[in-house]
Amino acid sequence: MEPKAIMNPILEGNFYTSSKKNSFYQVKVDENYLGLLNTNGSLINNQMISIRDILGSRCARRRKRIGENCECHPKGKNRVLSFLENTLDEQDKSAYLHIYSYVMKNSKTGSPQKRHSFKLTLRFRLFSNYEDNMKEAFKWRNTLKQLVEKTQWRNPLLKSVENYDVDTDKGNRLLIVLNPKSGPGKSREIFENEVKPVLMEADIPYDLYITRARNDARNYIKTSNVLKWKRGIVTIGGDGVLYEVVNGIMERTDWKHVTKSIPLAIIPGGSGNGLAKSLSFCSGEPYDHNPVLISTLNIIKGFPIPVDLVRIETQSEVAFSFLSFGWGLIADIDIESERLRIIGSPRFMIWTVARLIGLRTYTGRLSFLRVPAEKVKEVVASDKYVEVQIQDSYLMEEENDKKSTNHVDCNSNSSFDMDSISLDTGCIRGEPDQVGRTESFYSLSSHKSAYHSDNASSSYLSLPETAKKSRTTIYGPKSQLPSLNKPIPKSWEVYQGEFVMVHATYQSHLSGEVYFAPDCKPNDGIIWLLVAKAGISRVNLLQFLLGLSNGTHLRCPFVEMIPVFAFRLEPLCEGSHIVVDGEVLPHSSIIQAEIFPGIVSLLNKLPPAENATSSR
Ligand SMILES: Nc1ncnc2c1ncn2[C@@H]1O[C@H](COP(=O)(O)OP(=O)(O)OP(=O)(O)O)[C@@H](O)[C@H]1O
Repeated sequence: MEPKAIMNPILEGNFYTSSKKNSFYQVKVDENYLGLLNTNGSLINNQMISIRDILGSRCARRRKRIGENCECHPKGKNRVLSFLENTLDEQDKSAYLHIYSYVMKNSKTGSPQKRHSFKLTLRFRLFSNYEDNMKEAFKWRNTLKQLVEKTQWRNPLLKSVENYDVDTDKGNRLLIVLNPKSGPGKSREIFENEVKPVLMEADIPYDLYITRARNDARNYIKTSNVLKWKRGIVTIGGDGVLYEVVNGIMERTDWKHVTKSIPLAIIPGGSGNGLAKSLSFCSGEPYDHNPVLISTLNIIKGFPIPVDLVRIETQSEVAFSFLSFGWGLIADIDIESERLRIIGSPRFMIWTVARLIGLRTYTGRLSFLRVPAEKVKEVVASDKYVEVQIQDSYLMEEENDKKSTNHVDCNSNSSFDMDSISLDTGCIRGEPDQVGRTESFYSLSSHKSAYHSDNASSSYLSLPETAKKSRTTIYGPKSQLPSLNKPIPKSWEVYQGEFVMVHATYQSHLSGEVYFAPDCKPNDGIIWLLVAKAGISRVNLLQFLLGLSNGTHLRCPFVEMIPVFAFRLEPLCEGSHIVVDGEVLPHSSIIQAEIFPGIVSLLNKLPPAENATSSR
């Protein structure tokens, strides 16, 4: 509830606005709100902006406009609205303070709320000289900055950075990993036009890494000193580029320290964007209207929340997944519709129709450990959405982890029940993509380097040697399951026969449009396993799939949603793709998956109820 007035203001004053001539506002600021009181005859409009919705502010002096006091452009003629670069208006002694916020508004009566940019410009002209007006503007800016910072997350590990410099925020930077080939190939434009301006308003320093090939992000994360990006690692692209970042972390001996100290985040630029949608959905943010803005605000205004990872093991790979595992219909649609990548998300709908016409079934055996019904009820009912506490103690654990980690060569006959597994990946990993998107983004627009940095305070990094790698060692949490060559426990249930699909997810949405597991939360510790058996009619299947996209979730014969802790899939035929977070895994005749709750943290806005109590 917004307060009607600000009783104990920290700042207050009367201001002229630059947007309306001859009108002034009374502006008051307290710990929680900036209040704008517009005196307009007898009508008083109160407008409150939550400090949580303010990104930042900037002081400026007015610049001359072309056409003003300029002989070649007499007043009233040929007036142009742009400012003359670097030409300050010496006659105007005022100082200006621009305040950037993103406020929730109803566009039309009854329509859902949306976030809108609201820029307020205050003009300080109490004093006759510019310097004193600017001093006053700076006083406001600094106070606002402190208030805004109090509402934002700051990595507690920053205090352990040697010679930490508060002013330059050394160490408190973001790493942005951008895949220029994601979805319809618009990630770079998304960054330039939609993300960068918002980061600049919030004054957030960042380094930008643009990927050059498949697995480039993975190698970069594996080999870089990622601990210097204490604010977080953000991907711009589809779920596949974050998948590379997560698995790059799991290839590090200090994976535990990194996952506990550096939050991750995602800005949608791909075709599916299931994780970005799921995160904003669980915090109640109006994502669909402007997915990129909402996800960028999640990074600036968000707190690290724990997110589950699923450890997937095949005969040749171990991978960590945050979104989904698929075999059968949906996996096939995902991969086979690649050829329509250029059209964005409609590619899935078009391919769904094609695949329904030529419906295939696959033989296999599915075994799973079901989550007891009471446990599911308890998890669904609980509001399990807590902020991750990043602890200094993890700094100590790093060394111990290094000492205790086992390395296992998959060519040896050892059991896989270990903390890490070593796999020979042949020539695929670490080499440029062999299929499809091999031509470099830079061949179109730049011949320089994969690094790019724009913010004044952001660094320019030189091009590294591409990490050469012939072996992949995967660390991460230790498997609790029997090894692939051992039988599953008797308590597991088994389905054997013909399947249309087996599709597992651990987030609510598979994509922006597909609301797959309504009861799923990012950290519920449950794999939601959708099993569609052969026998289902095309009409029923179509109705079921349409239900997923409009959130109606029809009950359908031959289709079951089973909450499980772990499962084993044995495809007894070839043909279907095995897809993890949108990435294809090589065929394997046995695949095992198990969930690890809250293993990584992702920056996300807290839902409104928590917002009220978590100010710091
Ligand atoms: N510069 C690049 N050139 C070619 N492929 C790349 C490049 N950078 C990353 N990739 C690969 O592109 C693949 C797809 O990336 P991503 O998931 O970001 O997009 P998407 O598939 O369109 O999105 P979504 O997963 O949401 O459907 C990943 O496998 C990644 O390894």
